Amino acid sequence: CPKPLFSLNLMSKSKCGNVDDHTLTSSLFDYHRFDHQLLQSIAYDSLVWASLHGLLVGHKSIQNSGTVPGVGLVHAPFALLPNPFPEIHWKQACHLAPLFNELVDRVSLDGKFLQESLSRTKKVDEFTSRLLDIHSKMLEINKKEDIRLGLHRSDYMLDEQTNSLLQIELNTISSSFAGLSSLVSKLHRNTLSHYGKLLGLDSERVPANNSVNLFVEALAKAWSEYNNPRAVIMFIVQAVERNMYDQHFLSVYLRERHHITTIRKTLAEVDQEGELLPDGTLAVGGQAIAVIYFRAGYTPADFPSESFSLVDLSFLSVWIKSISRFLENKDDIAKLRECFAGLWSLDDSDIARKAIERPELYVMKPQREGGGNNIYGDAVRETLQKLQKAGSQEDAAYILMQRIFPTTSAAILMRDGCWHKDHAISELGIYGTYLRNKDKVIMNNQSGYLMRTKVSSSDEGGVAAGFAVLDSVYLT
Ligand SMILES: Nc1ncnc2c1ncn2[C@@H]1O[C@H](COP(=O)(O)OP(=O)(O)O)[C@@H](O)[C@H]1O
Ligand SMILES: N[C@H](CCC(=O)N[C@@H](CS)C(=O)NCCC(=O)O)C(=O)O
Ligand SMILES: [Mg+2]
Repeated sequence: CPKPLFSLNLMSKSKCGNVDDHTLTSSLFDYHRFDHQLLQSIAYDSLVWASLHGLLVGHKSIQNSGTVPGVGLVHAPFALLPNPFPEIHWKQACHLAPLFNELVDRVSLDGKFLQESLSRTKKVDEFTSRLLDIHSKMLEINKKEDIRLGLHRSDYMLDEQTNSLLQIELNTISSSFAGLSSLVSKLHRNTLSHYGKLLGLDSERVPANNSVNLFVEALAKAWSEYNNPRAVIMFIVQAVERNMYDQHFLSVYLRERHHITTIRKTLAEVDQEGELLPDGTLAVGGQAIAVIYFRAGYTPADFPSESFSLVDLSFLSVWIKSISRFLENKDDIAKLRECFAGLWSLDDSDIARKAIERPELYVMKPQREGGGNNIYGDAVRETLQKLQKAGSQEDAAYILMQRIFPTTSAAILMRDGCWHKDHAISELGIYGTYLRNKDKVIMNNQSGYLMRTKVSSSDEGGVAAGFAVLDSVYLT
């Protein structure tokens, strides 16, 4: 850190420099203007709060920090103060959650639509192809899951030029940070309850974030629908998981509040220990499985072999980016369409030409999740020209998306105990929980939020990927 952090008991406003009301209001969210000592004090108190409340991850430089709980802990990267976000767009994003939940369920039920929509991609993307093969095997044996649980997160950026809320992607598998994001909102409300007067900010403008509790309730409800008290909830996880505490909040609350046992297995372990019983149910290591909660399985590295028809993959395929329109209710479609950014497949030669001319206005996306997969700027032009020269079907492995340019804000980012003033842009994720048993929709809710903030110069995003920090929202 530039200077060692220390705790400072600020009583009088004068130490922080008087700012007249007009300046304060107009630059309320220019967090860089605050007095250095005040920021030091807030940073110190925030680090203490994060440590005491479990806003933690395993540190990448410490061995075992992703396998042994309690080893190599460091606070999760977070923004010191909440990101200003217009209330009108906040409400719009929250309202869209149940609509997207419904959309995902309908698309995932239409096997023919999924197979047809991805038939070109299937030819050139090995991972998508294998998922679709497993999916078509399930269709052949007519394997249906009566009880279907969706734990989604729809991510948005607010495009500055058009002032419109545009969807970045819809995550239908491994939507992470429901655990930690609740804590960041609590941290910011706590910070503003102590320092709000000095900062001119009101803690009540940070929406309470119930994501961890609502994910726990959805998982517990799905377990009870399965109606076998001896059955467990299986978390499918990666062998090394530095974000394990985000997952442990869910499993510990399931045990403490609902007396539900959870087990953690990698797909390789399921491959070894899994057994599909004659009645179509699954046992792993001899334990009956009621609910499978994927916190892995979104990337090829997670699949050690082919034998994964054990689990319902139809939801998996829905997270593939090029599928995003599928409802009959006109009003709902209009609301969904309103948040769609430009999205094109590459066989549209006109858009390929435009993107070669102005690559900075586009993002090129493969059918992958987990961060670090997108193509930006000149690399978009180079990749498109290479694909055109090859003249193969390769282009079906990608989609082109309109690049969104959010307003930058003067943020303060906390990482490894240090704070940095940066100009940043943010991405709002809204969680959705959806539970259905046969034709009965038991739950379809907006379930909290995740705000992520990254330096505006960074193309990629992602907290686990190391680009973004966890943030919350200050409604303006
Ligand atoms: N259309 C876009 N405009 C601007 N930034 C984008 C766009 N699409 C993605 N990004 C940036 O790239 C990051 C990763 O893209 P995303 O589609 O969310 O892939 P992933 O599934 O790997 O998270 C996002 O968090 C965001 O920071
Ligand atoms: N380590 C795995 C990470 C799982 C993961 O990457 N999930 C994607 C959606 S697929 C996601 O939600 N990305 C946003 C969080 C970020 O910014 O890092 C876990 O935590 O279970
Ligand atoms: Mg993403």
